Order: sequence, then structure tokens, then C-alpha cells
Amino acid sequence: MTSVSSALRAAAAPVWDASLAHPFVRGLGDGTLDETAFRSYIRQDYRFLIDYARLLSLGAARAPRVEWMRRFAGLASSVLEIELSLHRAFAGRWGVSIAELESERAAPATAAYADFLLRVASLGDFAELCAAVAPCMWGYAEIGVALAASATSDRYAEWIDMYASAEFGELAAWSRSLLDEVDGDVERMTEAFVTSSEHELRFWDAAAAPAPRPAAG
Ligand SMILES: Cc1ncc(C[n+]2csc(CCO)c2C)c(N)n1
Repeated sequence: MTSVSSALRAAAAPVWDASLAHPFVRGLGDGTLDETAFRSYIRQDYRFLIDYARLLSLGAARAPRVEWMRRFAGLASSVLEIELSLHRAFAGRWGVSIAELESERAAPATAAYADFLLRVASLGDFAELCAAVAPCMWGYAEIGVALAASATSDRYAEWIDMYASAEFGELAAWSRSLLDEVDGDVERMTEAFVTSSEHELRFWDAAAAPAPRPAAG
């Protein structure tokens, strides 16, 4: 019998293939990605991470097992305490200031993804929350490993190496094990997993064609 995680991955395969083949993702690997688009992506991703930490915190609150609660709470804390500051330092190396990061408004694709995640976390059951969370961890690890194996430029190597790292691989494996162990309705989990995957794809679309920024003031 196939595992739940494999079934969800298979259901989302066309969307994941489109993400891997996306011009933004390819451009990270071959170095052709426009730096203005990358800077805009960094700013939007910073906003996304803040809401992602909210989602992880809701995961901690709703987890039926203390072991899962501890992991969600630990992840929320590491996003808030470590990843956001790494992101600020990384953004700084790309010429994006802290003031710019903190004043960035969420673009429609960012808001739609974050709102979807927080809606599932609030109104869905815990298994749906796990299915909605997983594409973020698992998908980025897959993209990181694929790019690390195929990259022809080191322009975006720091970004690629982060997501290709063993640490992110382990996180992806944990999100898969959660899908396989949690007690839930597979149809509803599939819906949440595929929808999250679609939002990941839309995030790349928006990153590739960032909207003009309203003047500050
Ligand atoms: C749109 C978007 N989707 C996924 C990630 C990757 N990611 C964000 S938080 C996290 C787990 C905790 O570190 C992972 C793997 C991202 N950065 N931006």
C-alpha cells in the first residue's frame, strides 16, 4: 500500500513539476534570474515567514501529541529567533535594508498563501494543517537538492545550499512522517496539500514578475 505522503506527492506531481521547471527556479540554478526580482522575492518571503511562524504556532496549539507539539513549537521559535535574523542578514548582503523588509506589504500571492494556511490552521482539523504545512518544507528541500545537483552558476549558491542542506532534508522527512502518522481524512488532506502546492507555484509566478512598488510615504 502506498503511504499517505506518497499519495499526496503523486496528487500534486504536476504542480511540483511546474515549480521545478519554473523560470524563477531555473534562473536560480543557471544564474540568469534578474536580481531585482530576487530582491523582491526576499522581501516577500520575509513577510511570508512571519505568517508561517503563526501557522507553526497554531500547529503547536492543536497538536494531539506532545511530541508533535514540541516540534511545532520548536520550529515556530527557530523561525522567529533564527531564520528571520538570518533572512535579515542575507537580505542585507543583497542590498535590502531592514527598514525595507519591515515596511514591505504582502503582495496578493503572498497574502493569498498565508491566508489559506491560517484559514486551514484555524478551521481545518490537525491532519489538514499538517498537509497544508508540508509542501513548504518538503517542496523547498526538493528544489534545493535538484538545484544543487544541476546548478551551472554560483550566483544564488547561498540560497540553494541552504535549502539543499541536511537540516532542511531532515525537516522535509519529518513533514512526510507526520503525514504518514497523523490520523486524518486523506481526501481532505489531499485537497490541502495540493492547494498549498498551488500557492507555492503562484508564489514563484509573482516572484518572477514582481508588481511595481507603491512609493514610500
Ligand atoms: C514561499 C515559501 N515557501 C517555503 C519556504 C521554505 N520554508 C519556509 S519556513 C520553512 C521551515 C522552517 O524553517 C521552510 C522550509 C519559503 N521560505 N518560502
